[in-house]
Amino acid sequence: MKTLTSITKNIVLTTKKRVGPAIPSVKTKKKDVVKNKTIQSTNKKSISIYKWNDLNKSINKVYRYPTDGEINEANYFFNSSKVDFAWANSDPDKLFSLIDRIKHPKPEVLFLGRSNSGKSTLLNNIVTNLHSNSLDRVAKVSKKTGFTKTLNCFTIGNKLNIIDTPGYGQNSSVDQGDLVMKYLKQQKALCRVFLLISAEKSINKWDSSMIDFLSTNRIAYDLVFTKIDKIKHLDSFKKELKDQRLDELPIFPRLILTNSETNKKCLKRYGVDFLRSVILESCNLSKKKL
Ligand SMILES: Nc1nc2c(ncn2[C@@H]2O[C@H](COP(=O)(O)OP(=O)(O)OP(=O)(O)O)[C@@H](O)[C@H]2O)c(=O)[nH]1
Ligand SMILES: [Mg+2]
Repeated sequence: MKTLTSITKNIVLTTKKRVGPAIPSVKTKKKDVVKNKTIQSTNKKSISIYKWNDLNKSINKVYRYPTDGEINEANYFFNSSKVDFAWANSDPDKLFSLIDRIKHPKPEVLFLGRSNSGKSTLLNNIVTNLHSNSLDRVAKVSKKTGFTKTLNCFTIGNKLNIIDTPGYGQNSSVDQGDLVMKYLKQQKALCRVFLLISAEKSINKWDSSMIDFLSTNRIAYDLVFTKIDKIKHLDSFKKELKDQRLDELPIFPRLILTNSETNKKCLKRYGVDFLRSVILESCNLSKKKL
């Protein structure tokens, strides 16, 4: 596997048809605790949640873990908040004139990542009540790589925005890439970017150049590993993480491990409460302000 430092830094971020931080493991209210002791997965051998929790703790040592109260607060907010579709846009001129007209913009976080890394699915998992039997499908999801074509903004509880973006890499376009880059540079209300990496695929040159872009432009970001249900061997995953030498990055991001509920085969969400809590913290929405 290539290390981040070994990958050239001046990769153009927008090409046609390219080929290709901290908190769970804390106790939550009994009703919010995932019932199964393993992450139900596409693998025959599931890795226990306790092992994932241990890994989460050990890779996020530089960050303070949220307290039970913070986790409960985040779960309460996302479980009870209404989700409103705010806008979808693929035209930078129209988008920025729309944004400029908003007098009091809401704090925002944005999901970024390669096509098919699970951005839209994770957004749905974040906004779906933990006690719900079915997933809210506010963002459209597909097996087809490069499915989301526009920037899509969702307002949660009238307090904060989550932006879903078109993926970069396979089946992406120059225009989509330009739009996302412009947005990242210009949106002042943007509080944090979550860069999604499919855990089974690990970081590639495009992710790496994106990390570079975020660092260079001083945009706060964390890395979110998705699809951990696809990991068969925890030790090899740990080794791969270590080999990436993420600790050599100028600012060490949180590494958030997640698993989304997608269908009947993959029923359990993991890391959602952690991510929810980081989203609230990033948007500076403390208890008093909610
Ligand atoms: N097993 C598993 N599959 C997942 C998970 N998250 C997403 N998927 C699947 O991955 C595929 C892509 O998911 P999307 O959410 O559409 O990915 P995306 O990043 O929004 O993709 P683009 O819109 O193309 O950029 C879908 O088939 C999802 O069901 C996960 O945690 N585990
Ligand atoms: Mg999508």
